[in-house]
Amino acid sequence: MLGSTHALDVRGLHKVYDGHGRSVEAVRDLTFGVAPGELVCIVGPSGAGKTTLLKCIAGLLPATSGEIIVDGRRVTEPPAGMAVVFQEYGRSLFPWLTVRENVELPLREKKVPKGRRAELVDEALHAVDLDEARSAYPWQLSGGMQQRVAIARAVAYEPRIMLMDEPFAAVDAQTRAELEDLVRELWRRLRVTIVFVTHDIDEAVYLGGRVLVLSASPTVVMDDVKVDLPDPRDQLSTRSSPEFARLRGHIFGLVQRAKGAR
Ligand SMILES: Nc1ncnc2c1ncn2[C@@H]1O[C@H](COP(=O)(O)OP(=O)(O)OP(=O)(O)O)[C@@H](O)[C@H]1O
Repeated sequence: MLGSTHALDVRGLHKVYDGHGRSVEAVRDLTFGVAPGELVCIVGPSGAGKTTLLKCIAGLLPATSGEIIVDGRRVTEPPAGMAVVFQEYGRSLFPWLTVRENVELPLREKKVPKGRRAELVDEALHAVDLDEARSAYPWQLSGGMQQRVAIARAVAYEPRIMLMDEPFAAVDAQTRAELEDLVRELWRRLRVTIVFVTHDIDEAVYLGGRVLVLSASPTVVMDDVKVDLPDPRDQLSTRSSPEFARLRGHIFGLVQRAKGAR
């Protein structure tokens, strides 16, 4: 175990993609920590390396240099207590498995006993309001419902840390607002640490307790913005508060500067 009070530590992360005679420095030098139970959003211009960062944290991609520590252990493979939700719910769910089977699959791999598996699946589907859809196949559901299945699958796994990579980019605005509130509610209830990547500055401010703003590639942390908006948050009153407007203005300015510097 490496000494840290953080659930996640990214230390001097540097990532260069090499291949086909081409070398791309995606991440120059990222250092930040996330405390247990924090909900941290990450924004930055397109191509800033947000997905690269999440893949390194998830142990799916090796760092060129620097290190990532999750729960006191250096990441060299996918960490045990981690779940990931990607944007492409269509591709992350298995079409030949029912909703219930999709949610259950990682629990089988985790060797959770059958009775407990059924409990966890039921609880997770209930939490995302999909009790009725348990026997359906993913392709029979709307995009928003499929993304709720992906969230249920992550939640059922009882992760200590959840990574979310633009999970709502492909759903309509109304569904997106509902899913944002669902994530806040699950986060408050389960006390899970969440790292949430989004293009959407308003979404980052609405969801996060902190927003990390990344520069354009090669990437560094431009700013680490504390979001002191009261809890519980509400789509109408929170988003129309002066503090919300101030934060989004500040972060918008930073992202514009990052784009300009590219
Ligand atoms: N497999 C790869 N091989 C080579 N270069 C890559 C690879 N994956 C990403 N890159 C490059 O690394 C940089 C960062 O990409 P990444 O997808 O991490 O950014 P992002 O911030 O998630 O982008 P977006 O916001 O558009 O989704 C980009 O310049 C991209 O072209």
